[in-house]
Amino acid sequence: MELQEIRNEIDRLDKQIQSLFEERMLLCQDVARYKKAHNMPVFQAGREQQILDRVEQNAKEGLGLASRTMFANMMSISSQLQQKMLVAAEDAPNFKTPRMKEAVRVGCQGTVGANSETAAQAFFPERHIQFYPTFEQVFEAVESGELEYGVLPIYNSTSGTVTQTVDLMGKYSFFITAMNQVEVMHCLAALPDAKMENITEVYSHPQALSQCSDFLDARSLHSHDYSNTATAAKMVAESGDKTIAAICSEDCAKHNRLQILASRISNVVPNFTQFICITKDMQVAENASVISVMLSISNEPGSLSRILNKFFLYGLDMTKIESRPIRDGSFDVVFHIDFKGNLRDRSIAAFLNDLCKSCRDFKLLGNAVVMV
Ligand SMILES: O=C(O)C(=O)C[C@]1(C(=O)O)C=C[C@@H](O)C=C1
Repeated sequence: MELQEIRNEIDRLDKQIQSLFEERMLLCQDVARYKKAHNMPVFQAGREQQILDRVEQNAKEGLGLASRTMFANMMSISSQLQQKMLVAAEDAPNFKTPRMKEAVRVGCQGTVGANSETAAQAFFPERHIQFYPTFEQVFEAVESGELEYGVLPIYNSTSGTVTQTVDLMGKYSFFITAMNQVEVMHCLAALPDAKMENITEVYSHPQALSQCSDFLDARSLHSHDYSNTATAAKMVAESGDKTIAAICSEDCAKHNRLQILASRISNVVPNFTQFICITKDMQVAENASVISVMLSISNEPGSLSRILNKFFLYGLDMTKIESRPIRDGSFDVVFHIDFKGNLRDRSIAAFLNDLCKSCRDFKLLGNAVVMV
């Protein structure tokens, strides 16, 4: 057969497939009406399994998996249409809005001069910021209600995810209401009479050390982890030791009366850190635009592709996907995903309803307003 003849044949079959597909989708809408009347969930794992097994069994040789995949996708599409139908009939979701302007008990990790303080001041201008020694204590303070809002770093444009924050997200109950970003301008700071050639040891937060690794390696400086940039600067200021230096912001160096031996020493300039503002209960601003979720899926072929396909089916713009170890000794991971949207939007509600059913574990982390 000539190519054109084969293509004509494909076109003829496509017409039939499209018409059958649309007929099937109309039936699925009838199913959705039935489910609504009988208060049944859209997703029916048993029924899907039955269809997929049958399709694979009946397939021509070598086409079992291909047929199974096509039907799995078709059922994802039908679930999406049903979800949208059901949610469209419901009242628009109602949420509390954030009250950041009136908040008094706000806090972050670190001390005066830390980048977290700059971020917290940007969220809460002229408010007293309460400091905590660790990220975990900030989560604890928000969960217990000691803080109305807590501010934590989450992502750096040079070194990526702040894993200490992200790895605590499964453990605490909180909701991300806002995000902002701070330009991190690292400098090398030492005692006023110290000399660059005598410096051998450098102290800072591990994230800051990794962001300045080129500078440190080129000068064979030994790096030492410290709880944060501001406490490292304070320790250098109080040490009396002219062979040590800290990596911190220029403001922090000045605050501790340190001498700046080198400015803007990050591997990549400019260098930004993104911060999140968390609260205990669900608060969604009218203009919140980034939704964050955390989920795990079963370890079987196609499970991740099914999740990703849902974003495509609902027309959603995924802005971040990252995996982190579950940390139970296995090699299983949890996915952190950000996408654009507002929880008040009914199609987002439909999407989340649909998405969580396909996950082993699912947690909605927040819906943030992006403040720049
Ligand atoms: O049979 C149902 O309950 C349907 O909603 C139809 C259908 C399908 O497309 O075949 C869709 C979603 C369910 O998870 C199972 C099957």
